[in-house]
Amino acid sequence: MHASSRPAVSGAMIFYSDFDDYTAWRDAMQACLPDLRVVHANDAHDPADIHYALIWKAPSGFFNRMKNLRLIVNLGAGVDSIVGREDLPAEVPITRITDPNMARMMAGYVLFAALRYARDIPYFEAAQRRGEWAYRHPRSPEAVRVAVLGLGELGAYAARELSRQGLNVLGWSRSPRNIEGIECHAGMASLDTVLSCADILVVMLPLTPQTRGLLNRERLQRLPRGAALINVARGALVDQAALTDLLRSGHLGGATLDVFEREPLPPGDPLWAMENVLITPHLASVAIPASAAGQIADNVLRVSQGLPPVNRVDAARGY
Ligand SMILES: O=CC(=O)O
Repeated sequence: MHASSRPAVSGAMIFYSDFDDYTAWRDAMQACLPDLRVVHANDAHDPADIHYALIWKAPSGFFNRMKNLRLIVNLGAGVDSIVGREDLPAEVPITRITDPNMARMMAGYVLFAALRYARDIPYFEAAQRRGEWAYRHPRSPEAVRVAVLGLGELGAYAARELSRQGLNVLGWSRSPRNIEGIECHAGMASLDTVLSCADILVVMLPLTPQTRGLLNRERLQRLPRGAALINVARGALVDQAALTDLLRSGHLGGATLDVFEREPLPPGDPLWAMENVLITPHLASVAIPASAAGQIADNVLRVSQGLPPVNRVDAARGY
């Protein structure tokens, strides 16, 4: 089914996000479904009229009185902030965005961060601050081992892009994956081995009860001395205090962090002042209205015709 067939859509869509642009999403949705009414959660509306929710981190109790809700769309790739909620209406399907453009945006960030380490750019940045012409012979890309933890849509895309650069890429995931050009490992038994050979570790796992705190002190210590860590997934996957200690002691050479245990990262957190840490405010990849609205519109049409939506989240599995 495609949105352009435009059967009538019942009810309205409610929008909530502190980070995404409401008018851009409303316009993108209405470009696909001109008869869809879209309301911002802060604007006057009748909860019984809401059939679809397009949300990112909506406050608790958000769904109260939405008796006719049929679809919840998580405005992002990671669903950890929604699947564990206790105020979710039973039976209402939750979907997430799986958008190649979002995967490409994420891969761009990961490539930038990994190549920055592979090409020793932090070393040259520091030398420049000292006004020093500090020649260091470049390593060949295949001499640099990059381990990508998490080979879902975003992780697999990033792993392929890293491999296209000639880097020596290993992948690790919970269940076995097969990706051309990538040495794929699966299951807890192989995690330590993967960690122990990673010059650069890229964290792209979903946050679930199984993965929370996965990169604890002991596992971080398995990384070779001087390794760099890139976390574009969720802060709670990594023991941040241990990470900070290991960056301070020099066991870890550097970190590029887009996500943190607490966001925003509190002022005064030691990570802010560390020369070997690059911090960005959780934006490695964001949902893009023009490219994701079509799949959301298709799901709106599907559920309004009694069909199951695609890209449904498995709440029990957590992603
Ligand atoms: O963190 C962002 C997302 O999950 O989309």
